[in-house]
Amino acid sequence: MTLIDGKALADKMAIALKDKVDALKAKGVTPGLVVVLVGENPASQVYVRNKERRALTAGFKSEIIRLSEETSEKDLLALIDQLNQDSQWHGILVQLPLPAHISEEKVLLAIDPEKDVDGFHPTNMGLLWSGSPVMMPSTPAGIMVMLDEYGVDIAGKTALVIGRSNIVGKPMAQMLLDRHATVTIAHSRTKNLAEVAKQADILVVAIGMGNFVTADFVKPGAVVIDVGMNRDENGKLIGDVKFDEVEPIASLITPVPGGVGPMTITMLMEQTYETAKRTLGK
Ligand SMILES: NC(=O)C1=CN([C@@H]2O[C@H](COP(=O)(O)OP(=O)(O)OC[C@H]3O[C@@H](n4cnc5c(N)ncnc54)[C@H](OP(=O)(O)O)[C@@H]3O)[C@@H](O)[C@H]2O)C=CC1
Ligand SMILES: Nc1nc(=O)c2c([nH]1)NC[C@@H]1CN(c3ccc(C(=O)N[C@@H](CCC(=O)O)C(=O)O)cc3)C=[N+]21
Ligand SMILES: [Mg+2]
Repeated sequence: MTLIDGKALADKMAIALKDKVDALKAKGVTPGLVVVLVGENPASQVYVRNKERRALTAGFKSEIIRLSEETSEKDLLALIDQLNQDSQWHGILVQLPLPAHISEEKVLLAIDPEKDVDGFHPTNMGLLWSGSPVMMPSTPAGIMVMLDEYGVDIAGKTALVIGRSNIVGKPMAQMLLDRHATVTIAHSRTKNLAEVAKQADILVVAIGMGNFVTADFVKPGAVVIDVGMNRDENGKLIGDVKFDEVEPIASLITPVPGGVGPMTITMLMEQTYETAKRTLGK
C-alpha cells in the first residue's frame, strides 16, 4: 500500500485529542480558538468552516469573526489587540490571504506570539529556525507527523522541497533539516527542476499548480508529499502532483484531498490545546 492516509490519521488523532481536552477542562481550562476571516474568498470559507467544526468536535470554545472585504488595516489591528488581551482565546488565527489593502506582515506581527497557533509570527519563525520551536506552522508539522506514522527514515536522506513560502516551504525545509535530512529548496527560478527532483528520496511539493509534478520528476521509491490545493476545469480539487502517474513509482504518496489538508487542521488543534495547557497555573 503506497497511500499515506492523512484523513484516517487526522480522525485517529481527533479522538485522542478529545480525551486530552476533557482532562484539561476538568482542571478548569477550555481551549479557545478564534479565527478571523476578512472578505468572501470562497476557498477560505470552506477551510474556516472545517476548522470550526473540528474545534467544536474536540470540545474547544471556537468562534469565527467574519469581517467585510472593506475592513481597514487599522480596524483589523485593533481587533487583534483586543483578542490578544482576551484570556478565553488561547489561539488566534487570521486566515490568509488578506485583501490587498491590508499588510499581512503588519497583521502577523500584531498577533501575540504566545497565541500565534499558526507559527507565522517572526518570533516563532526565528525560534523554529534556531532549533527551539514553540509554535510550528501546522502544514509542515502535520507532514512530519505523517512521515513518522508511516515509518519514513529521514536522517541522511535527500529531501527536496519545491516552494519557498513562509507558511509551507521554508518551515518544511527547516523541520526536515532538524531531523538530519540533506535538504534542498527549489522555486520558480530553479533550473532543471525535474532532474533536481529526481535525486530526492523525500519530495515535498508546495507550488499551487495543478498536476505540475509528473512521473519524470520522481525517483523510483521516493516518498511524495503533495501540499497543493488547486481546482481543475471542472472545479474538482487536485494537488500539485499528477497522482495517477506518480503513485506507481513512489513508495508512499499523499492524496489530494485526504492527505496534507486534514492533518493541517489536526496540528492547529493540537497546538491550540498545547497552548491552553501552558496557561495552567499561570
Ligand atoms: N493542504 C494544506 O494544508 C495547505 C495547502 N496549501 C497549498 O499549497 C500550495 C502552495 O501554497 P503556498 O506555499 O502558500 O504558495 P505560494 O504561492 O506562497 O508559494 C508558491 C511557491 O511555489 C514556487 N513556484 C511557483 N511556480 C513554480 C514552478 N513552476 N516551479 C517551481 N516552483 C514554483 C514559488 O516560487 P517563487 O518563490 O520563486 O515565486 C513559491 O515559492 C497552494 O496550492 C496552496 O493552496 C497551502 C497551505 C496549506
Ligand atoms: N492563517 C492561515 N492558516 C492556515 O493554516 C491557512 C491559511 N491561513 N490560509 C489557507 C491555507 C490552506 N489551509 C488548508 C486547511 C485545510 C485544508 C483541508 O482540510 N483540506 C481537505 C479538504 C478540502 C476540501 O474538500 O475542500 C483535504 O485536503 O482533504 C486545506 C487547506 C490552511 N491554510
Ligand atoms: Mg498561499
